[in-house]
Parts: sequence; C-alpha cells; structure tokens
Amino acid sequence: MWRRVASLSPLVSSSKSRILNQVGCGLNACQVFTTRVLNPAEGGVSDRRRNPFVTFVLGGPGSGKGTQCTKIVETFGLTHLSAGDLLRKEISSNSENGSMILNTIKEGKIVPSEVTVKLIKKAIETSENDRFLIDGFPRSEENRIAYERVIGAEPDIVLFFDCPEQEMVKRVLNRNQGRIDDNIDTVKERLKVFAELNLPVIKHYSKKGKLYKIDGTGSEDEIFERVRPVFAALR
Ligand SMILES: Nc1ncnc2c1ncn2[C@@H]1O[C@H](COP(=O)(O)OP(=O)(O)OP(=O)(O)O)[C@@H](O)[C@H]1O
Ligand SMILES: Nc1ccn([C@@H]2O[C@H](COP(=O)(O)O)[C@@H](O)[C@H]2O)c(=O)n1
Ligand SMILES: [Mg+2]
Repeated sequence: MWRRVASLSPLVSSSKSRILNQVGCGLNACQVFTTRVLNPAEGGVSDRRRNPFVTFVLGGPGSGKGTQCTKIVETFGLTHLSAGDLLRKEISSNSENGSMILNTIKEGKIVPSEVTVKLIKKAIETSENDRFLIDGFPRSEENRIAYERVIGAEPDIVLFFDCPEQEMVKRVLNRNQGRIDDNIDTVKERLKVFAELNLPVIKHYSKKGKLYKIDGTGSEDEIFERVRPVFAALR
C-alpha cells in the first residue's frame, strides 16, 4: 500500500495561461492529505478494493492527461482508467446509453454523472490493482459529488495539467486518432465546458491541499519529469 501522507517541495509551474488566472487559488499546494470518507450506506467500492489509492488527472482537452498517464503507468505501475475511454467503450458495445453518450461527446458536453461513476466503480472493483489514475474525471462539481457519494471516498491526490488554450487546440486538431470530438467546433465547446464546470473542481481540490499543478507545456518527457517527484515521494 502506498503512503497516504507525504510532504513534497513545491512543484508549481510558472505558466501564465488564462486558466491559471481564472483559477487564481494559490495552487502551491504540495501536501497529500488523508481524507477518507467511507460511506457504508452507499456500499462504497467492494470489500476487496475498499480503500484504493486514487489520483484524479485533470486538465483541458489536449492538455496531455492521457499521454502522461501512460508514462506514470510505465514507471509507477498504477492502473489508468480514462473516463472518456470507458464512455467510448459503452458506445462501441451498443449499450443502452450508447447513443446518448455519442451525442453528448459530439457536442462536447458532459454525460450524466450516474452513468460515468457506475463505469468507474465497476472498473475499480474488477481490477486486481489498488492504485488508480482516473483520467478526465471529475469534469464537474456534479461528477465530483456523485463520485464521493457512490465510491464513499475522496481522491488521495489530484494532478492538473495546466496548458495554454492555443496549445491545447493545436494538439487536439493534430491528434489524428479518429476521435469524433477532435474538430474545431467541439473543441471550442469543450474549452467552454472546462472553464465553466471543471475549473471549480480544480479549485475545490486546491483548497483541500490535494492539488498538484503541473506545467503542461514543453516536451512529453519534460512534463513527465515534473510529474515524477509526485509519485516518487509516495513509494
Ligand atoms: N507535450 C506535448 N507536446 C506535444 N504534443 C503532445 C504533448 N503531450 C501530448 N501531446 C499530443 O497531444 C495530443 C493530445 O494529448 P492527450 O491525448 O494526452 O491529451 P488529453 O489531455 O488526454 O486530451 P483529451 O481530454 O482530449 O482526451 C495527442 O496527440 C498527444 O500525442
Ligand atoms: N467525466 C467525463 C469524462 C468525459 N466525458 C465525455 O467524454 C468526452 C471525451 O473525454 P476525454 O477525457 O477522453 O477527453 C468529453 O468531452 C465528454 O463529452 C464526460 O462526459 N464525463
Ligand atoms: Mg485523453
């Protein structure tokens, strides 16, 4: 089991993006706190995986969440759960929510929390691992509250990849992975949704001292060297 309390030196970036100004909430937080809110009435996660170590990975569209998660998995062995990937799997498996999810993703909006939280809960419960990166979740306060109620715990830490909008748009439009939402109209909407609904979540975790803000500019390797100390300190 990983340590849940650690003291780290500041890792805050010096990026001056618009997002940083909007958050404006003293993101120098570098301590990991132990706040477990188990809620037996809701069931929480199953007994076997009752107390997993959870990192939420946040950032705007194209900020590099998935790319950095892959590197964290390779180096530190956490299991990567991408909320977007779980939702896309639902579409391709023709589940009852498939067409609703498809339309929501096309529009750059947020799928109802009950759907996404259920998929995350199942993925945690069926995993052999007890350490998770939950990528692209929570996207809104509604997502966050639903997760904490259903899973019965807060995340241990939260990573936020801070990247200028112009760079995020460039990366998304060059991604070339056939994603239905990688077009300029959807990206514009996703940026709006990020600013309106996701920044409040980031602010919430900053206030709780759980946030690690990482400068998301530079090469993939340069960014990973900013991420590495966060997990190295927990081993
Ligand atoms: N540091 C980087 N410099 C240049 N390109 C990058 C960098 N990091 C990631 N990319 C590329 O940018 C694109 C978006 O990266 P990624 O998929 O990791 O972002 P994301 O935050 O997961 O986005 P989304 O929220 O849309 O899923 C990918 O094509 C990836 O290869
Ligand atoms: N918590 C979430 C996560 C994602 N979505 C929808 O999926 C789209 C793609 O997500 P990525 O993380 O892969 O970028 C996103 O724009 C949302 O439409 C969601 O609803 N809730
Ligand atoms: Mg992604």
